[in-house]
Amino acid sequence: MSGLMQVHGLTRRFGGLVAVNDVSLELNVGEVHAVIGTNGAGKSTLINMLSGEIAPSQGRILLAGADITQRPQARRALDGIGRSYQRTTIFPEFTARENCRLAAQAASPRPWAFWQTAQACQRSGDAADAALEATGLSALSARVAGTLSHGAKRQLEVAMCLATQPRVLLLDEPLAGMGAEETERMLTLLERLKPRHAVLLVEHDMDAVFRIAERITVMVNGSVIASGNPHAIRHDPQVRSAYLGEEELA
Ligand SMILES: Nc1ncnc2c1ncn2[C@@H]1O[C@H](COP(=O)(O)OP(=O)(O)OP(=O)(O)O)[C@@H](O)[C@H]1O
Repeated sequence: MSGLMQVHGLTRRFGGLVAVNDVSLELNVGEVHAVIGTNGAGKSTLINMLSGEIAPSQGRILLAGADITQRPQARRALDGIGRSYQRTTIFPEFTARENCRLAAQAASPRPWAFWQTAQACQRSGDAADAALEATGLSALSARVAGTLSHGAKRQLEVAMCLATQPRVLLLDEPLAGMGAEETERMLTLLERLKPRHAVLLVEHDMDAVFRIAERITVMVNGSVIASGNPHAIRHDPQVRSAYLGEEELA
């Protein structure tokens, strides 16, 4: 395997429950790798292990060939792993730009070095502006985040993630609760981000997944039952019977 991020035999137990069981996958720059599965399949637990929020019980995570399994979350953010959450993590009373700037600052090597203000401020401000530009939110940068539409808030989540200048994007259900138009906007954004990022996408919207992903991994009860390109997954008999409704794939 030669992906930017490689995951080997990742397992996480919660007491007697094996939430993630011996999962291996890789993320490549230029690709969206979608992870799908029913509720409780282990998708969020997998993302949490990749971002460093929870430790694996077993297995290894490599980033550009370096073993980062033991690195804490803050260090992984510095190493270029960014993530968005199912629940929103926006500060609603701050502007869109302030939210991005704070995200950039939090991911900088010395966020506590407030005496280095001027230079650090300039850097995080530039990163915020670039992230807002990339997500098409520049026109809304001065808006108080709490007043944005649901779709714009989810885009802002991605912008906050981009402000940390990641190489790997871990996106947990970025399309949740979105209408058709907002979904289209987000998919266009993901297409734009693809060439320079390795993207892991956990998403329940199957139409979106099959449209945007180069590779799809299907999890059931913590284990991978299939992994391949959308065509292979669509026609995999085990996937059809275990997870996806026949009519959904027709
Ligand atoms: N901190 C925890 N302690 C105990 N069990 C947990 C914990 N986190 C997750 N689980 C369990 O691990 C399993 C996998 O959960 P996880 O949230 O990763 O699934 P998921 O695929 O993301 O589900 P969903 O699509 O509903 O978000 C579930 O049975 C869940 O109850």
